Amino acid sequence: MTRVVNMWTRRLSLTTPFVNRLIIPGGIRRRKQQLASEQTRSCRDANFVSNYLHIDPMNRLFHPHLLSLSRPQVPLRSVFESLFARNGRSNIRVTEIFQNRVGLFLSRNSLYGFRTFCTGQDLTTKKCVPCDTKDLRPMAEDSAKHLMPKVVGWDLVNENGILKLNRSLKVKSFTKGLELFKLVADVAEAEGHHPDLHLVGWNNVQIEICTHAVGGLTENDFILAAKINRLDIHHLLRRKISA
Ligand SMILES: C[C@H](O)[C@H](O)[C@H]1CNC2=NC(N)=NC(=O)C2=N1
Repeated sequence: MTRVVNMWTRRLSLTTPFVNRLIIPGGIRRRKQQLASEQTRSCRDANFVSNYLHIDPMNRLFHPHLLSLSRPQVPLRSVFESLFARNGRSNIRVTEIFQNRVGLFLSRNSLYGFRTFCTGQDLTTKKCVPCDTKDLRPMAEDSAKHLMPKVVGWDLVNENGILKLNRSLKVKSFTKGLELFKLVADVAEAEGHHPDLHLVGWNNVQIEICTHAVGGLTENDFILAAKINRLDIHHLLRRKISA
């Protein structure tokens, strides 16, 4: 197993902020047909594998001694072996994880660390993580832009260097605005992640989301926005006046 892991880690290369090529021997084609059903698991594994991996951005290759779990500090080899062991699969499994449309990006705001997001997975099926997680980092703007299609109706804004998600809604009345706040508050409390809510000029609701703990956007913010989008609030909104 160690031989397999060594061979595999030697071949991994990060040629651009996105892992764009993984050379893996063996019959990945054979596994392709199972990929969709494992998509969620792959994403969860991917989040596990790379949410806590640190890589020296100067060194473009994954080297076991450079990659370590932030908590507890264990080398890459143990990560892949635990993945293999848990999944009881060959080294192909980890390839699928990375090939399963998982975007890897180095956050510009952090010297080390990077986040994954499973672009193939519906954000409403995910759960926000506690914002006091030690190595939570704000994502880079291009990564935020990559996720915007998954939160229709929201705008990406940059307020004094802090990226935020913003949504504006016109409600029927001041009290309908407060009803909307309550519905949003229930989602936020369930996620442990909270938006900034504004009700101005009696019927203009503005919802702003960012991760205050890191001063920027994390996947939590997109999960919260996607779950707010799922709320049935049509009865609270003012009808658009057709031009
Ligand atoms: C521990 C818990 O995750 C923190 O207190 C949460 C609460 N809700 C939050 N919401 C937002 N938007 N940002 C935060 O940093 C944050 N921190």
